[in-house]
Amino acid sequence: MTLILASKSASRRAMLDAAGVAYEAIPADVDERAIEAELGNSVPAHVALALAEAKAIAVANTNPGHLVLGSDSLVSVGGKRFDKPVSRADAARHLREFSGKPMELHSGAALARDGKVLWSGGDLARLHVRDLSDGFIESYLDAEWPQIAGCVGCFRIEARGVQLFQAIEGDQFTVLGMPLIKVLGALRDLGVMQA
Ligand SMILES: Nc1nc2c(ncn2[C@H]2C[C@H](O)[C@@H](COP(=O)(O)OP(=O)(O)OP(=O)(O)O)O2)c(=O)[nH]1
Repeated sequence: MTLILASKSASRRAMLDAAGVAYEAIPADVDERAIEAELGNSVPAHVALALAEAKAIAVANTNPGHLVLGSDSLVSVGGKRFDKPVSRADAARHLREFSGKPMELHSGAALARDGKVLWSGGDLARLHVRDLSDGFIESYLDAEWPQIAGCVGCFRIEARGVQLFQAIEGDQFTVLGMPLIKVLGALRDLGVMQA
């Protein structure tokens, strides 16, 4: 049976396409804010994993017998979590808060079938945001809004997002939105992909 990707994310689809993974994409209908509220002050890595598992379980519940992959990414700067920007002004506010600080990008993934999580895993990337002038922020948003509206951290690393950083530590796929290398390992372990 074909793997299902429980996601509307173009970045996640692009990663699986490039890696040669066959899948069908079915967005997960989960209330991420409600799940985050239930988790309270859980550490960001745990929240990303929990959201990835919730997405995988939600789609597995309506697709019996299918293996379902869910994923989630969130950003933490100065101990504060940031979701995707809801407007250009929101993105500008985020970028001003990120300026000059280290950004932690937590990305989690989970595989589920028939209501059971069979695997989950996560990864952390650290992106060091350089000092961002107000003038740079506005010109960056002139070029990148609304394309970054669906991107946690207000950036597309493969586009002008790279201009935000003076250094990046971590796996490129984690930065793009999913710990792909760990996901591929799990798919091989589960016999979905050739070992
Ligand atoms: N193109 C691009 N997208 C990125 C980058 N970094 C993060 N993202 C995207 C991947 C995800 O679509 C999004 C993270 O938000 P979420 O984890 O909430 O996923 P989203 O709601 O987009 O989709 P999903 O919940 O999987 O249906 O940010 C990047 O550097 N480039």
